[in-house]
Amino acid sequence: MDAPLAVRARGITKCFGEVVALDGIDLEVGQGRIHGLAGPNGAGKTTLLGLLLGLAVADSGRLDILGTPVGRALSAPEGVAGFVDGPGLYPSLTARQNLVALAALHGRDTRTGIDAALEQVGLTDVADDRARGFSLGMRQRLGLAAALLTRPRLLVLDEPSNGLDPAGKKHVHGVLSRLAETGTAVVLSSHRMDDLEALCSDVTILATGRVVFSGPLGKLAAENGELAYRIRTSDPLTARRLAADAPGVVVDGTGTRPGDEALVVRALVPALDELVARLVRASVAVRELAPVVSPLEAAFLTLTEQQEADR
Ligand SMILES: Nc1ncnc2c1ncn2[C@@H]1O[C@H](COP(=O)(O)OP(=O)(O)OP(=O)(O)O)[C@@H](O)[C@H]1O
Repeated sequence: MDAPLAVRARGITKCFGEVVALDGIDLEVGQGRIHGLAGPNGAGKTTLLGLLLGLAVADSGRLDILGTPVGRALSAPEGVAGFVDGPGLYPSLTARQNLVALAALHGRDTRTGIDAALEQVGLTDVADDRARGFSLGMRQRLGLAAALLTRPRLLVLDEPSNGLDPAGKKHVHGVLSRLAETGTAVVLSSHRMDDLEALCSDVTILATGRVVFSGPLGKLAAENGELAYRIRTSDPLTARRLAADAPGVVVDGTGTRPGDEALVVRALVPALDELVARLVRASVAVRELAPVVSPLEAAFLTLTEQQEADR
């Protein structure tokens, strides 16, 4: 039998008084997947993550977590860990004491796993420092360590990269990727499209409580239509001439940085493929080819512009 989905949501709605925070959400997250939630402020990301963590219940719809229907009681479904709005920590306790206390809350043997969890998130050196003095990034890492202690099969994180420096981010991305490799599903929200693209296999974009896209990142690129691409070649003049003649390609200009001779073109993927073939046939080496704005960012911007226009 197939393993159950980590998350299966159908027609989930959630209102706060007059405000419709979630308006018929469908979501599927497979085990071992890292699934990103993106969307403008107020789109419903935190509300949805809260439902997965059992911090609130949906008004209607069906939510199955790790194959089990979620009931009406406010409690974290078995096998789920994480946090929204920052991890709940005891400021006067050290990092280690926080984990001991949190493990005790979960009825776990407090002696095992704590050092490993601290090590995993890179907090071993400050294990005996009080959480009060921790930066936002360190608190995020400690919250992640607390979640890891419970050995979750679904990890739910709201903006886990907030406050992390580039090294911290890389470290946390590594932890999440390794967890996913062992079968744990991760659902996280972020306003950073580059983070989502670096980390996630799938993404759901929400806008005003509705799903506007859900699926693999590659599918988003395919659905995105024409994007602007930056092409750096061994022969900028010839590349520009070939691009101007290529069907379905619009030359947008050149790079914006001083001395940058990269060509910027707007095209659908097949037209871009044909341009690359023409460049290669003309012995022009393609040294760099990347979207000026990533597919996720482009989809996100289109969506927010649409939302502004609808207001
Ligand atoms: N406890 C609450 N009481 C009243 N309204 C709420 C509550 N929680 C969320 N909302 C409203 O529900 C909508 C969705 O909010 P939510 O926090 O889920 O969005 P979000 O996508 O996480 O936003 P952000 O990116 O700003 O964190 C918003 O209009 C918000 O004002």
